[in-house]
Amino acid sequence: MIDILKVDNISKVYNKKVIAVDQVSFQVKTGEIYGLIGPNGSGKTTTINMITNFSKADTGEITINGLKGSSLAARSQFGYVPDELLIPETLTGFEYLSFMMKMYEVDDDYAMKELVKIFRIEDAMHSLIGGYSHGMKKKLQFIAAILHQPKLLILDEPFRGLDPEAVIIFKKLLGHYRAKNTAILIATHDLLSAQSLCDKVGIISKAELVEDGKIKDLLRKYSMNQLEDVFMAASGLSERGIEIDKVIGNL
Ligand SMILES: Nc1ncnc2c1ncn2[C@@H]1O[C@H](COP(=O)(O)OP(=O)(O)OP(=O)(O)O)[C@@H](O)[C@H]1O
Repeated sequence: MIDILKVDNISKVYNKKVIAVDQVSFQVKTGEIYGLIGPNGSGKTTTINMITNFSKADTGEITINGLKGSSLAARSQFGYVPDELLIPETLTGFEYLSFMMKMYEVDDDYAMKELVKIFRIEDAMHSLIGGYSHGMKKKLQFIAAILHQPKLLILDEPFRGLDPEAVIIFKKLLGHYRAKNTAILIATHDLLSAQSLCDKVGIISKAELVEDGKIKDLLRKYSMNQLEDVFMAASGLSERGIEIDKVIGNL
């Protein structure tokens, strides 16, 4: 297994005062699903934005499949499904996917046609994206992200807004692409899914990566059975959890 994504000591400060990401380093290898988990505002999306080059890191280096993260060549190495779905609402789903195929120079439309059917959005393919639900847009963006068979797949909150069948299909597809040696990075608050799906997790708390490792090793380290409990302990939230239980008990 080789490192497809290498994140080395990246930092980001907003407006010279908000430290959003502080010297974060981790790697995602071929055939590995890496979950980036952390409380609201801990720095997950900022980290992903630096990897996808939407935002420039103040310090550190990012390498994607051996290429400098900020290079144009690195862009074709990954597929990205953001949480905030920024897709052109004035195109139809078919026009959007056809455009993405042209952009990535993909000639074979088999995957596009079959995934549209699997996700049950074929009836909407000739309607404007502006009329799609959040889940339909996410399905469309997922298809667009994997059309060119990227080495690295990056998903920010992939399961949010999806119906249960779509979540099951997403997970199957992620397992399929992992088996085909794709490196997969997921940022999620869904810790049950992260525990069942990911090989490794990074726990980010207050801009710092406080844990990074295989889930089974982290469960052993904290003597816990659930990733949720490791997350609470590593993020320094366990005591607060006890306080919250007390408050709820008194309601
Ligand atoms: N464009 C911005 N300008 C100023 N501050 C920002 C900006 N984007 C994010 N931040 C701040 O950076 C910190 C990290 O935010 P980020 O969105 O990366 O967190 P997150 O872990 O993705 O949160 P969530 O789980 O709520 O999506 C927060 O304090 C946030 O307020």
